[in-house]
Amino acid sequence: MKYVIGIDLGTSAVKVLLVNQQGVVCSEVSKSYPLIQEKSGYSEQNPEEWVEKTVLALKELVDSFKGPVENIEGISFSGQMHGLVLLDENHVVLRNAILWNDVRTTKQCHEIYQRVGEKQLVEVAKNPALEGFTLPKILWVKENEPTNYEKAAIFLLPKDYLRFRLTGKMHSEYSDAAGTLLLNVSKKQWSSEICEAVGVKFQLCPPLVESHEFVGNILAEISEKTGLAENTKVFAGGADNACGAIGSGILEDGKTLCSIGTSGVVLSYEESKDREFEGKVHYFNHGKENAFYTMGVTLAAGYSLSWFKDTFTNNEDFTSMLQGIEDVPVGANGLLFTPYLAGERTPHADSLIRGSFIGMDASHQKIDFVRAVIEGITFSLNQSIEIFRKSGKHIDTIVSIGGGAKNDTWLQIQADIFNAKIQKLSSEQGPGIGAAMLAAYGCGWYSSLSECASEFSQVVKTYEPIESNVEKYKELYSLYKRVYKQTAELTKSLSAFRK
Ligand SMILES: Nc1ncnc2c1ncn2[C@@H]1O[C@H](COP(=O)(O)OP(=O)(O)O)[C@@H](O)[C@H]1O
Ligand SMILES: O=C(CO)[C@@H](O)[C@H](O)COP(=O)(O)O
Repeated sequence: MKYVIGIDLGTSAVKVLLVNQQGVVCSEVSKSYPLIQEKSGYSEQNPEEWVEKTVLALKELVDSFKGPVENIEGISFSGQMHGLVLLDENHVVLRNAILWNDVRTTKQCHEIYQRVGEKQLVEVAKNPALEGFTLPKILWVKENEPTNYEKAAIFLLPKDYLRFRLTGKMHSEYSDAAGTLLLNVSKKQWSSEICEAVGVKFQLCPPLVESHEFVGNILAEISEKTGLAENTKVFAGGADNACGAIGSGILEDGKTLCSIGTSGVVLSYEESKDREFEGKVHYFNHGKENAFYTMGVTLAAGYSLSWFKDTFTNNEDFTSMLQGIEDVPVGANGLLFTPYLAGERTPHADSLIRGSFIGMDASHQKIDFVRAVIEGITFSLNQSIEIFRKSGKHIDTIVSIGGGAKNDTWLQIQADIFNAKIQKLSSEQGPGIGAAMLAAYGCGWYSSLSECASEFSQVVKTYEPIESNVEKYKELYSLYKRVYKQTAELTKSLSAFRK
């Protein structure tokens, strides 16, 4: 039996999956790392930690593997998107990576609009200038850390840096490059026009390949540290949301995905590169060749729940903290939560908005707050679904993945708030499975990603919307939507008091 490894470089942890030729996850290892948050709105990680934790995870996986290690034929990657890793001419990292959920770059976003023009930007890069994307981060470094910018010879995205450290080869691929704002999304080329307009050195952009493309073998040093065979083939991989889509079989029109990791996304497959969403949702290249996807993003989805856990419980784990949420009625006994802990992207591109609990009552207990957080995250994701439905998409079934898909009650809440059937897969690790599928397809095990998906991606349970809950949630959702407007000015005024 042959195997492949999918490495998902997430925001909370790296997750490494060993998958066999029948698509069965034979083992998985996860190693977490922290966010570095020096100031409100800042979010960084040390790239060295990604490499160390991945090597440790691979070693653990290989140590427990019973069989000839040469049978592990290929590896591929899925990674948190948009993060900026700047390297000097000797390929040494110049500063911590600035991550997708870092919103310090509002000024740079305005500059991009001024210099490129909003219409031109959306025409070429297909997306608006959002704080989380890579280009505003490069401009922030240029303005605030000119020495680092001067020394910079190339930039890489998080999983591309990890792959470089495992292979010694430097590439980007289209699905992640699309999240930089520097890619001409339909032409699949770095945009020299955008680089010129904003004054970014074009040579900073790495060579581009397809997600399933073979890029090299692992380095001897990595083979020694992990126990993997030196001839293990490495394939480029994709952005975590593109890989989540591949791993969930979102490979044709009409398919929709909800992924609740640190962020939360609602994603829809697009065959065409010419649909008009006026920048309301993200429009990126898929990990499937010449396909696209659109998506709405809640910045602090799973992060809101982990923030609540870390702040208000005594080292509880998610399973025990969520115990009993099924007994709290719809609406958390009159408590509403908005998940704007780090600003928001969809539908309110606003880096200054912050979250709130509305309706706190002396009778509320911790479990009401937990349910309110989960409902608030799901209402926020429903705003992306609403945009898609208004654009004419028919959404009656949604595949749900990510850490949030581990909890049955939350999956039922998704069915009730989205008013759609929710499908749970055999593994909630969609991005890691997608990465493994890119390796399997790259190794030539299947003639297409769709053929591979029919083997690797199995629906194990479907949650049907419960009519009486759907009605109650419709009412609560319209209240939820009013909270943004009513708190935007207030929370903005508080920004002067933040760290
Ligand atoms: N047992 C659980 N039940 C519900 N949600 C969970 C559970 N375990 C983790 N989560 C949620 O999943 C999130 C992590 O999801 P994951 O997909 O691993 O994220 P990432 O890819 O960003 O590292 C956590 O922040 C938490 O909100
Ligand atoms: O910024 C985005 C998408 O545009 C995020 O979805 C990141 O890609 C991080 O993903 P997770 O770690 O939450 O999976």
